[in-house]
Amino acid sequence: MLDGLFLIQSSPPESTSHLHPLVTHSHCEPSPRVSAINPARLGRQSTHGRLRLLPPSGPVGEVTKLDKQRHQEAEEELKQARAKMAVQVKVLLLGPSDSGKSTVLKQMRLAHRGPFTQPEIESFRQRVFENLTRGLKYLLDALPDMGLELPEVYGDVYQGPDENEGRGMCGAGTAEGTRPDGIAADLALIEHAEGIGDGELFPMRYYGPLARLWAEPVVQTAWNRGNEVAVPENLHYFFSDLPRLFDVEYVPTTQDIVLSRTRTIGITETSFHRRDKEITIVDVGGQKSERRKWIHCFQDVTSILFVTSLSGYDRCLLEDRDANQMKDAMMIWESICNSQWFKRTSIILLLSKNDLFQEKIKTSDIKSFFPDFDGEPHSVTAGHAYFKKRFAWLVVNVGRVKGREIYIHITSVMDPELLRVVMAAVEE
Ligand SMILES: Nc1nc2c(ncn2[C@@H]2O[C@H](COP(=O)(O)OP(=O)(O)OP(=O)(O)O)[C@@H](O)[C@H]2O)c(=O)[nH]1
Ligand SMILES: [Mg+2]
Repeated sequence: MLDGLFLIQSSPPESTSHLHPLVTHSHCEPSPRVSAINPARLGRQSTHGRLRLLPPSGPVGEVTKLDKQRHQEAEEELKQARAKMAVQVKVLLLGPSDSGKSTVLKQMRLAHRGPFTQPEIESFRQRVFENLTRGLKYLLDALPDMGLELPEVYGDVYQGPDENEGRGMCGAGTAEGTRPDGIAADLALIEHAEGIGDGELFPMRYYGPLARLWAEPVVQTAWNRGNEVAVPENLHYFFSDLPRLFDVEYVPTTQDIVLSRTRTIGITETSFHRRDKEITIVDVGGQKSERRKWIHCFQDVTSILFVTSLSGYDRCLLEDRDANQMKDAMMIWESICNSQWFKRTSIILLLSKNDLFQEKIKTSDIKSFFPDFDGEPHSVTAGHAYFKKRFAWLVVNVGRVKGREIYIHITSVMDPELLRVVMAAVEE
């Protein structure tokens, strides 16, 4: 049942838990507190993950001056290590792919380190271009699976952008790309689109094809059925603003940055300092193939921020079109909340993308995907209540350490409340 998540079921190494700060090493991210301590200097050596006392320096049974000195040094290092751990907070972002984990991290990055730097902004600018070309290509490739087919010629060929639009409008570049080449040439360009390099403007030859293909009625139909094939949800945001993006002066806004999409592969750690605490946020990839790596971050977690998208209730997974995003999230949530690893860890559930949820519920009935939903079909409040209840039900309270709570919040990326909730989690 837990495809890709089997490792989570394994128990934490309880028998050696008191030794963790001394001897364990995460496969991917050795924690700073691990590398800060040298077991040998503590008068111990690590053998296959177990500690062995060093032999006394004098005759057997006699405690020499050197032994006492070693002991004192070890005590001192342990004291320092404990003090350091007290001010270190490790927050683990978990949840399915596309739920908004890295977006939460971007928001935290903004709040704690100030505006994005020039190189970061440049990298996001390149990412926005890729979001356009790859997002459209993904949608076009999915057409046959949706039983849709593009016409051989555009229906309304030149009612889209012409040479007076795009960069031409801004007085720079040429109108290249807005020529009436026909649909086949446009498709070929998008099919083989490459990224742009540092400082390279969005190539104008893409402007027309992107705008024309996006406006094509078949593509619009596919976009409106994007939930069936997991089309990136913010494509519309970028496509509705092409002239601004192709402007020679274009610099991504904060909104462009948080709404752009980059799938996380592997595990990333980002640290911030806040009120004498060192906060490390661990972000993981949520796709099924990534989930088996999660276990490498399970040690010494202070809080878990479990992110799942409210708008996923009618969407499939990118990696599995037969699976429902929300049901998949519930399955992972259940195993995380009831895992032995996190008996003492506070867990916060962020039901994200509320902005998209509020829009989609107007036309997409929850009952079609969750037959036991008996609230008003297009009521945002009924939808919220239903999903909160469903997630809460999945948490088994038996065996839970007293006082360990699970919190549920509804958020969206542009909502300042998101940061407040996240900070509360971190500062607990
Ligand atoms: N409109 C809207 N978009 C959001 C919101 N939260 C996240 N997104 C977008 O959803 C997409 C996926 O978000 P990510 O943060 O990359 O998702 P993830 O959980 O890190 O995904 P993986 O790295 O694959 O595990 C991005 O384009 C985000 O901008 C939200 O509240 N509203
Ligand atoms: Mg991510």
